[in-house]
Amino acid sequence: MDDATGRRPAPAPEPASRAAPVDQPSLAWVDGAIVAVDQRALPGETRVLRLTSVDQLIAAIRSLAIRGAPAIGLAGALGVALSAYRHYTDGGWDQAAVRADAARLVAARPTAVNLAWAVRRAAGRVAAGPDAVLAEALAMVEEDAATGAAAVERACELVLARVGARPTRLLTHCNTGRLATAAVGTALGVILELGRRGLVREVLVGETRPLLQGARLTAWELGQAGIAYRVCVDSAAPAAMAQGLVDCVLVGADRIAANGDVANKIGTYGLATAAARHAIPFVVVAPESTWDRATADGSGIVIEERDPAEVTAYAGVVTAPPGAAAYNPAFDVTPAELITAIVSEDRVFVPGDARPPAASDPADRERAARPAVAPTASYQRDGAAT
Ligand SMILES: CSC[C@H]1O[C@H](OP(=O)(O)O)[C@H](O)[C@@H]1O
Repeated sequence: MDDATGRRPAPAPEPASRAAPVDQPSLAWVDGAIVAVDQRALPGETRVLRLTSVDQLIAAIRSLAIRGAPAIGLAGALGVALSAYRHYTDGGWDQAAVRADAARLVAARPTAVNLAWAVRRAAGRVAAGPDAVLAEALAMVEEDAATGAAAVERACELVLARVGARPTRLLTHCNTGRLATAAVGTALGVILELGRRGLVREVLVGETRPLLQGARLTAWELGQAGIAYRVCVDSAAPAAMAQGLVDCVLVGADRIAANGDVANKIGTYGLATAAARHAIPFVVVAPESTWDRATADGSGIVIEERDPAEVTAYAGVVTAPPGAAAYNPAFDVTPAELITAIVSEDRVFVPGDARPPAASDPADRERAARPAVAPTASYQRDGAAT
């Protein structure tokens, strides 16, 4: 995608990278740079990237080196701070350049509303200078950790109420743990907490084609926690439900429309359909910042289309015939009526029980003022959604 001036940006210089301890935070601000776990390298290698430019950060978000709706939001906010310090010199302060960088960060991945919300919140402090922008971004990192813990607690209560306080068989999709957030995770955070209480009999982990966030990342986090799990191909999940192997499905979200329709990793809609068929609770866990009340329902959510090569090859091995075309949406939309409950740090939203929660904070009011976005995004070969 060309930048704000219409020029195609020069490729970002490769960021520095180094090995890191297993419990390395997914994201941090260290000595004027963003230090992030490179999620593409897991589980084989725990490697961190040191990102010093907005271009490097955009490349990391688009390649899913940094991924997970809350995590990319926090990365975007820290990216505004990177830009602010870059454009703050003794000679003056180019706020317009920072705002242009913020717009490029928002466009890096279109579906997760957390990215747009967090970048806009950080950019709202630009006039106060780089230190204020960084302080706002770091405040969001702290808030994510606190809200994550509150949502996990609330969701544990709901799951135990639904399935009983006994060791439970859970199914989850993609990765929604500490790697995808600042600290606690969302759906996987719930699973890890239930595991700490001895209430997980087994977790079925959908591998999550094509980038295998489940098989690579969720399995890695569950293994570290000593929780029993099995990886399964995505298409085996409905059969597992039919076999009685699943008591509850727990997933995250990238954007929740005002009526409770949920955009999440591709494959989520099929899981919800199968769960409804087998009367299995289907629970979404996501922070309030994932709600987008400016978008009335799922038809207004932009679905990121990614490179077909992610489907026709893996890890450099071509699996489809040369030139094969592929359909590669990164997300799908699950209608609210298929969802048992959506749990955040503030509330449990049960579709059909009540009107969507009213916009309660400035971010919601700001979003409510924006027109809904186009319902789809088309894919360009350079990895940019248009
Ligand atoms: C708490 S992560 C939320 C959400 O983000 C993931 O998408 P991606 O791996 O493409 O960044 C996935 O949809 C998770 O459920």
